[in-house]
Amino acid sequence: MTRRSTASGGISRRRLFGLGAAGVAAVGAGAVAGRSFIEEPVAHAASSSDPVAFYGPHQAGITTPAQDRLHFVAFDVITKKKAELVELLQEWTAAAARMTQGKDAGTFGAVGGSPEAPPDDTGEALGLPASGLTLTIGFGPSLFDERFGLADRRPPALADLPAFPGEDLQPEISGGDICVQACAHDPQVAVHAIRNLARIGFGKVSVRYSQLGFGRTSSTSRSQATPRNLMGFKDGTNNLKLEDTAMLRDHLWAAPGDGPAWMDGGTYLVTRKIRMHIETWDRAPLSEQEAIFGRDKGEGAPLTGHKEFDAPDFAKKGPDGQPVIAGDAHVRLAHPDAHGGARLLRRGYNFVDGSDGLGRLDAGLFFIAYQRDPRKQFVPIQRMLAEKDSLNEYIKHVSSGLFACPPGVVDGGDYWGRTLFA
Ligand SMILES: C=CC1=C(C)c2cc3[nH]c(cc4nc(cc5[nH]c(cc1n2)c(C)c5CCC(=O)O)C(CCC(=O)O)=C4C)c(C)c3C=C
Ligand SMILES: [Fe+2]
Repeated sequence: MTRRSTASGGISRRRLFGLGAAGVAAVGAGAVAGRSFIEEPVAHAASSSDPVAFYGPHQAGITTPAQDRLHFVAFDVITKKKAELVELLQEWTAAAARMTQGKDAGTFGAVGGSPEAPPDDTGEALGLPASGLTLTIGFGPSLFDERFGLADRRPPALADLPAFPGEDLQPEISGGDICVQACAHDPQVAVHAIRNLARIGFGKVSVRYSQLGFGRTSSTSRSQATPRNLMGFKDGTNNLKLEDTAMLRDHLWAAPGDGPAWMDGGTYLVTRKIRMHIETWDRAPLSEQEAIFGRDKGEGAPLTGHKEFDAPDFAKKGPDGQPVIAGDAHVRLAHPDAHGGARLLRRGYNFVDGSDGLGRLDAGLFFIAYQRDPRKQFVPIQRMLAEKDSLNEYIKHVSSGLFACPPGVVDGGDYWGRTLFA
């Protein structure tokens, strides 16, 4: 299933909904455009080259089993005209619907248009399959300033994050009016998607910062093995997962009554670029590394258990009378038991951005977490981690982002952010 330009620009039903041919036959032609069909999309690719459904009640790229690669971008909106911003969101949505199904960004494509005009696709993904590409949009607090008359539509849950002890945030790689998270199994496909959105947005938005990531550091489905972060530990063991339907309802999706209705079915995204002092970490003894996380490095089991998914026993004491999982261990401090049951859906990626000129790799974790209300989830968890976590000796938070991710695009007449702007 490779991308090519089509004269009509039409997307086949099979591709549009991420269904195999058998799936289309099973639901029947009459159901294709119906809302009941849209509410139950087959949202997840069967193989790493397949497309993921773009349309649905929630945006893809959140509970979608985490793909291997990330290209995250934050844009500043530079147009002052609301109508131009809405038009851009409509153009972006059409391009996103196409690219996520393995098509060129525009209807003429990289090589199908007039030789006298710039192509409506940049071309570097020609011949590549959809590769599980998902594109997920979010709106930052700054979009709700005086420019577009949106101040009274800002959700209370999109309250600015407080300052946390020890962070060293760089403004030029923090914030942003709009973010787009592109995840795919092929980095060229993820980069192609972001590049084309930036191209389409020329004169209306400008790239504030972007971040590449690899080796997803979280599993977001029980069908996935837990990957490892650059400290060598399994990351994502006790994560909210696609299969946890009731917990996703309670901890992930904004519900009617939570805030403004335009966010119903949406969620809130917190990003943190966290630099790791990996050279120092690599000189720490294994026992110290394991004590810091409260899990063993090989299996990923809690220090009180044997297998990865054993529940940690925070009350258990060792022969020395001390807790086996230390009071300042990462998993103790981040565990829902320490926060009245609060959970996050973590979806981070490793990064290595070259070296820092001081003989060290510029490496770490681009932390990504989705949640129903950051004031009740990310903020209290991070406050406790920032104050007490023994991991702090080896990490530094250098960037921060907060975004309201609207509900999904339901069909071809809908667009990213319609519920906010309509
Ligand atoms: C504020 C939220 C969190 C930040 C920031 C964070 C940074 C961070 N985490 C790791 C590595 C691991 N984290 C693990 C578990 C874990 N982490 C958070 C939250 C934040 N982490 C939560 C909510 C949890 C789950 C705790 C639990 O319920 O047990 C683990 C253990 C394996 C797992 O369950 O995922 C690791 C390993 C790094 C390296 C890091 C910053 C660089
Ligand atoms: Fe963590």
